[in-house]
Amino acid sequence: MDFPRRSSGSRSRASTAQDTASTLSSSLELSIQTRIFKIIVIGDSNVGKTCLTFRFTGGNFPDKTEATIGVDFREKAVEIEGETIKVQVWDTAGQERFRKSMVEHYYRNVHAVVFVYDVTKMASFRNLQTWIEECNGHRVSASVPRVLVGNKCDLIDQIQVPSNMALKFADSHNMLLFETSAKDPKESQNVDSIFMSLACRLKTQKSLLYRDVDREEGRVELTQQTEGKSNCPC
Ligand SMILES: Nc1nc2c(ncn2[C@@H]2O[C@H](COP(=O)(O)OP(=O)(O)OP(=O)(O)O)[C@@H](O)[C@H]2O)c(=O)[nH]1
Repeated sequence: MDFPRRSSGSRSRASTAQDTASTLSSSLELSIQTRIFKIIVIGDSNVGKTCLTFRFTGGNFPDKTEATIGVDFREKAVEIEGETIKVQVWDTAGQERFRKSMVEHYYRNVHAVVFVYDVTKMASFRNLQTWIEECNGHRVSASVPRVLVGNKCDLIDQIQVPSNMALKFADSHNMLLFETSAKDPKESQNVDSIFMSLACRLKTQKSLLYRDVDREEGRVELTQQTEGKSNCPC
């Protein structure tokens, strides 16, 4: 008489274990699907940070922009080697008065940094050193990839920053240089390459899994993957 009950109990335990395994497996899949790379875009006011992030995430150039206050987030899901990754772009304020209270948040858990200058404004190029120092001052690890972007290349007859000078600076800081234009639709692919090159690098090198619990504060590190051979298209 007891046997069927034990048997029934045992089936129930097995099924609970199966349910748990399947829940764990689907939440792990969910975590992998929602892996997020946080990329911050830094530089002087008016260099085109907002326009570059619009071009990458929305594929267009905004008719009108206003000075960013604090931070604006834009996200784009990209597929790399069969994995869907959310590239979360933090468009930061260039004006000191609009960034003061936010700076700590910009750099927290950052995965990659994009430094932007305006090729028609030498001052924005000279100020890069200050932006790099700010970044270093916020304990951003040297292993966090950084790239340099010279924007507004469509204004050909107003260029003040020669390519060789920018290249030398990029090399000395171990950064790739992209010279581009958020405005020129023909440059759209080049703008995409800025963020895609970082996403590819992060996917193969950083290899941390995050759960999309709380975008800003509550990132939960789940596990670490081993580095594999990349066949990343970038
Ligand atoms: N010609 C040209 N103008 C651009 C380009 N990118 C941005 N602009 C213009 O430059 C101005 C500033 O662009 P934003 O993207 O708002 O600059 P920002 O760096 O985000 O400025 P803050 O929010 O103050 O830090 C706007 O008038 C844009 O239309 C570009 O590639 N070419």
